[in-house]
Amino acid sequence: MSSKRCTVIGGSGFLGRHLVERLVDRGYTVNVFDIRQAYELPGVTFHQGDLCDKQALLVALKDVSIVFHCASPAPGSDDRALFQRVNIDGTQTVIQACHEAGVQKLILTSSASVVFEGTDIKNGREDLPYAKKPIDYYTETKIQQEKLVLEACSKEKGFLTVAIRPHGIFGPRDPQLVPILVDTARRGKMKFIIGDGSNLVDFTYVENVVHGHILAAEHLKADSPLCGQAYHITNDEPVRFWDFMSQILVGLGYSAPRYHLPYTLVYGIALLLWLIALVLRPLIRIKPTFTPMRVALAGTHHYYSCTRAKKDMGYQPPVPLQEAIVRTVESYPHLQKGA
Ligand SMILES: NC(=O)C1=CN([C@@H]2O[C@H](COP(=O)(O)OP(=O)(O)OC[C@H]3O[C@@H](n4cnc5c(N)ncnc54)[C@H](OP(=O)(O)O)[C@@H]3O)[C@@H](O)[C@H]2O)C=CC1
Ligand SMILES: CC(C)=CCC[C@@H](C)[C@H]1CC[C@H]2C3=C(CC[C@]12C)[C@@]1(C)CCC(=O)C[C@@H]1CC3
Repeated sequence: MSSKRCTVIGGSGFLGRHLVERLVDRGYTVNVFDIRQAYELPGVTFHQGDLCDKQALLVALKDVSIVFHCASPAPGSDDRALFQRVNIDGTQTVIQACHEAGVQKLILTSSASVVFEGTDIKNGREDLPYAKKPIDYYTETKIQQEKLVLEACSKEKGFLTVAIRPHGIFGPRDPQLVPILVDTARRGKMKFIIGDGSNLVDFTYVENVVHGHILAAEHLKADSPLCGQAYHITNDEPVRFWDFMSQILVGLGYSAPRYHLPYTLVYGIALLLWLIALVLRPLIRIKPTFTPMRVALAGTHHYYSCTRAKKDMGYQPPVPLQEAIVRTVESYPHLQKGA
């Protein structure tokens, strides 16, 4: 079996598609397994299906040595059952299918948020404990998912696993960060800075995240330190959350936020709105812009050390932050003010 045959589960998504494109450039033969087919690419075979369906997965894993698992429901969803079914039960199914198909390596896209509880993290390393009170269902199930994948690593069985923990992925075609930001600005709600605006955060350019995944796949061997480990992959250039947001906004022709609001006040309001939405859910579905999770992300420090990835797999982010911001802004001409 060729070591360059792989399947990308979630390969139609934002990160997955960038990963597929890079793998093809590097001479890999790529299968995509996804619930939807979003594009066509020469040399890539698409398999449409739900990752909870083992029989469908087995077809996409035939004769493959590496599996990248980067499928997940969108973090903004509040559907607990969906997160449980896809991130936990589905990941168990992925592991079983890998065993049955004779796959040798599984690279999971986890998230640095598995250790985030809504309070400051400065230069956090991978040995921080998992969040005891995960901030939402997404994080809760990403923790369980990561544990399942790392515990499945077995040199004896010839099945090696590793988890990549990116943070704040952004770049061309991202359906979350820039579109949410622009939508908020267009509704006139991007006027306020939560807290004093000095909180540092990692935002990671999508190509750097892809680079981390491919390095992990290529360095994952029975005698390497990567087996069963998690790795932070970031741009390694923490930036003030509000400076980053302002640069994107100004680049697209919108005004940067100027007025400060106290963090505890905004967090309290977000919590109240979340509770009201929960109580009213049987009658009406409300999706507030200011969720407690978003306020915590916008108002605390959360940046992570990638020393372990540098040491074990020679990781260095290929695209620096400023260059990444320019490329991202240029990729959204349709979101420019007045477009
Ligand atoms: N974006 C970010 O900032 C970060 C992302 N991550 C992780 O990176 C990974 C990729 O994220 P991202 O690219 O942003 O997400 P996307 O939503 O863009 O991509 C995920 C893909 O998986 C598909 N999918 C969802 N459920 C299933 C299923 N049951 N079976 C098969 N395919 C399915 C989605 O389809 P559909 O769109 O139809 O649901 C989508 O095509 C995720 O695991 C996420 O947790 C980690 C840290 C930060
Ligand atoms: C670093 C990291 C994990 C980023 C993830 C991306 C999203 C969570 C952000 C993308 C746009 C952001 C945003 C807000 C919070 C965080 C995001 C959703 C606000 C809701 C924060 C409060 C505001 O004043 C409006 C912001 C709109 C954009």
